[in-house]
Amino acid sequence: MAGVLSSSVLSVLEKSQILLVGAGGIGCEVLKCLVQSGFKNIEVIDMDTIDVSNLNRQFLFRKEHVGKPKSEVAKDSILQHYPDVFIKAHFRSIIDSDLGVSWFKQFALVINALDNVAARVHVNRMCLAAEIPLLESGTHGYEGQAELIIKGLTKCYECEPKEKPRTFPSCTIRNTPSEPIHCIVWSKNLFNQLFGEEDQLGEDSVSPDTADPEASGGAANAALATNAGDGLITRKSTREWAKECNYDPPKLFHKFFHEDIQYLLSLHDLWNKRKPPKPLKFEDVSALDEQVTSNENDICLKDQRLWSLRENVDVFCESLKKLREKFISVQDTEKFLIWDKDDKNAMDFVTSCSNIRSFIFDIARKSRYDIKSMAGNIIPAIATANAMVASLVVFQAVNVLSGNVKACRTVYVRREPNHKGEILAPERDLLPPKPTCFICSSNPEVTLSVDVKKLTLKQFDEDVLKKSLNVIEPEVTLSETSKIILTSEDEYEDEYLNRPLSEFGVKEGTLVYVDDFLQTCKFYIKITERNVEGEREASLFEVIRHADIKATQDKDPKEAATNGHADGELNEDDDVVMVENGDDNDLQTCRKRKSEVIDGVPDKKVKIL
Ligand SMILES: Nc1ncnc2c1ncn2[C@@H]1O[C@H](COP(=O)(O)OP(=O)(O)OP(=O)(O)O)[C@@H](O)[C@H]1O
Ligand SMILES: [Zn+2]
Repeated sequence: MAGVLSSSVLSVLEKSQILLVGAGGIGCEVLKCLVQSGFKNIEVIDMDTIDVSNLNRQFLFRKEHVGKPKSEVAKDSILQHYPDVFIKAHFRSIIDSDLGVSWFKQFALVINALDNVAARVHVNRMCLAAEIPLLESGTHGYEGQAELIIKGLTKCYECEPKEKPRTFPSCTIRNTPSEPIHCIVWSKNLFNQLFGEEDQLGEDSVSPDTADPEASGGAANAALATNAGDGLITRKSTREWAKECNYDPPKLFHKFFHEDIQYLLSLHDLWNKRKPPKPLKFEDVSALDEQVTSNENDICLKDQRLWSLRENVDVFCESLKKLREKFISVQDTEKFLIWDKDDKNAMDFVTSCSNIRSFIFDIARKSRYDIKSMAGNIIPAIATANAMVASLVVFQAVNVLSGNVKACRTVYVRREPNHKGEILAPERDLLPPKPTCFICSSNPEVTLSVDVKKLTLKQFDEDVLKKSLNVIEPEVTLSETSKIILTSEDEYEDEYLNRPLSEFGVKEGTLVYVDDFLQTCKFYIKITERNVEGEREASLFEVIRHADIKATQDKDPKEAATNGHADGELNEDDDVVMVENGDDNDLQTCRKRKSEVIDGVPDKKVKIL
């Protein structure tokens, strides 16, 4: 960089201590660019080891490194080429509680090259508390972005609401699928129902939903009564029943693709405005089989072409047998199987079940390749997008440390040029903090709409504070009485934790003060009461961040067009990024029903914007 950067800037870069969080796709690129730009004092932290699937783009890693810590191998690879650089590697999580604000304060700048919201949120709060500039980066397929976060000067990572993962009403999945993804979600549920961790899904997550509000007027119960005698609707657990019939493929086929569909047909109201499904008999498959004729299919790999009905049924039988064997073999150890898109049999099972269900509901069938990416929620990681974002980040790092913060901008990497012909589209200015942000504003507050008679202190701690608000070590005080009802330092009896909030005096209008010691983040939660009588547990509470409300009101539609940023929002989890709308009809009629998240335990692999 000598000759490009002045010697005074170079000397600043040399002395500045940088923290790089994440040594994956973007992190490897950032580390290389930092060193090549003249940075000489870097700490890199990553909690993961190298996987074979990282090798195609995480170029600091080779086959022989598989299984070794990313941070350490990244350091060693760089040192081979640049021995005079000082790099310290940490093989651990950035969320570890001994890495407090004072630890962060030793750095001149932090760079995030992460792949999940929880870690990003944490580093955001730590950098705000330590008053250190943070460069946040992310890619999502061919797109990406790099942005600078400085307390009081720019938006923080949490100023904008995160996009929620795409969910589907349970009755759409169980009763009235209309898109391939509905059948894919159903098939993954079926896998879990048969082989997964018990109680992960409520029983019947794949069976017809008798409480579907659309099948009104007691039609469902009437149908249930009519069919019960035939044994069509079993009240036994699906797993128990499948075990009893030794996972016999024709028997399972008959239940899921004939009996259950016949039952659905008997819910006449469901089919007033929809095409009814056609129950399928195992023995009829060969007669119904169709040749897949398109030329395109002839030349494709088996993964990429559409399978005929017969092929799907054969794969169903074969994968079911293999999964049964594997399931039996793990009974003494793990006891259940975990769905994994990279497991051949699990993926074959989901592909075939999904296509058979699609055939029954007259929905377009998909190739195994397409189903894999939809079921795994995969957006491929693109090495060039990572490289572009990494170089933008390091460019901004140089600007920040050389005192040229005003030259920094959030820059979006676009797949197509925008109307100005830009692939790299910068914002016009640094984006100022949002006054409504519950993290970086001067009046940090969120609203919690909650059934205080039902939500227990334990649920408040785990679901509201830790899962929804990403707090790590909270102390909770009721403002009115200054009574501390929870601290992370104390151990509590279950009897105490299982009491509903109302028993602690929480009611409409209560202001709850939350102080997180690790993140040194403090905010108020304003309680508004909701009564969830008759509703499911999932809706015991709703967190309303002021930013959520404002963002939907304020959103400048031109912003996305100018920047080409997919939607200007961030995903709840990198791994779940489908954002299309569901079937409006179903959403309305099923509004009160439980929703199915695409995948309860998100698969890996998707980057964030
Ligand atoms: N809390 C955390 N502390 C430290 N490192 C983290 C933390 N969370 C995520 N990371 C690291 O951030 C990196 C993100 O890199 P990347 O997005 O390329 O993911 P990956 O797991 O390497 O690749 P892929 O998900 O595409 O298989 C990963 O190496 C991951 O281990
Ligand atoms: Zn903010």
